[in-house]
Amino acid sequence: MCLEEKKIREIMQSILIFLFFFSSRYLCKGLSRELHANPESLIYKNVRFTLIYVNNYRKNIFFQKGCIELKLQLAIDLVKDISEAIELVEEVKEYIDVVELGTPVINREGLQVVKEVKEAFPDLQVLADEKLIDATDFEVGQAVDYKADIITVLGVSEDASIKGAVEEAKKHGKEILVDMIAVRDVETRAKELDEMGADYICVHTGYDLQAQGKSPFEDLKKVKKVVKKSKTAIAGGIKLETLKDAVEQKPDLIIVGGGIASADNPKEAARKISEIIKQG
Ligand SMILES: O=C(CO)[C@H](O)[C@H](O)COP(=O)(O)O
Repeated sequence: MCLEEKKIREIMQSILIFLFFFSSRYLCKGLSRELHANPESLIYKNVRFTLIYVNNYRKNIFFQKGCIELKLQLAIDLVKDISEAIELVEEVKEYIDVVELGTPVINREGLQVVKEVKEAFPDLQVLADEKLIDATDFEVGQAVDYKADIITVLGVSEDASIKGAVEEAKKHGKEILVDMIAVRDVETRAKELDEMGADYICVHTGYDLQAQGKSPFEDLKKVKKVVKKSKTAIAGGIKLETLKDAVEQKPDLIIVGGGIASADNPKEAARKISEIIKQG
């Protein structure tokens, strides 16, 4: 096949694939809740197909197939010390994928709590919810020294801080979750964070806005519409009763704090939540 023919073939393939992605966006609305798509990425029955860019050109191979595993993260915020945190994880460990050491716990106990929980549960991923905003490369390095697998940085941070955190985490094979708490224009910022290489973009309604009756579900829709590479996460008052609203949108990570930790029976709450999440 001559060079011109090859080029024409590539262009035709690109057009076809673009049309497929473009139309799937509309199809998914009408046909099935199981199909979620945007022009670059399509999710069908927990399998993600991603349009691959090489040097900004769509190439011959258009799809990369990868299974999406919806993960459950337990946020530990209100325990009184490290041993209480470890007891709680022990109770629910079979139902969770990630343990979050929440900001209040880290503020009181320091990064030592991250290290002790990781040592006690080496098979779980451990997230340090430090909500970093400055000197992020240094801070991420420190958290990695204390065995954190994922570190949180605020979405309202300067771009330089986001990039510094992402770069430092990558050096160590760790991940950055960007917390969108207090971000006003979620859609625009999510697009930027996606381009800057954030591993997770997490929509989050904090305690102060939860108290005003707000929830993070609408923000997740906005973020899912624009992200191409980053994984998505959701946090903020998610409980058994509201879990469905999160699961339906197929984020990569669902974060539950009080919905498990403050339940009458945390183990049973974690079991039921995990069951619904695994069913997708
Ligand atoms: O980061 C947090 C608060 O800033 C919490 O960890 C997060 O909101 C999850 O907890 P909950 O499910 O109880 O809202």
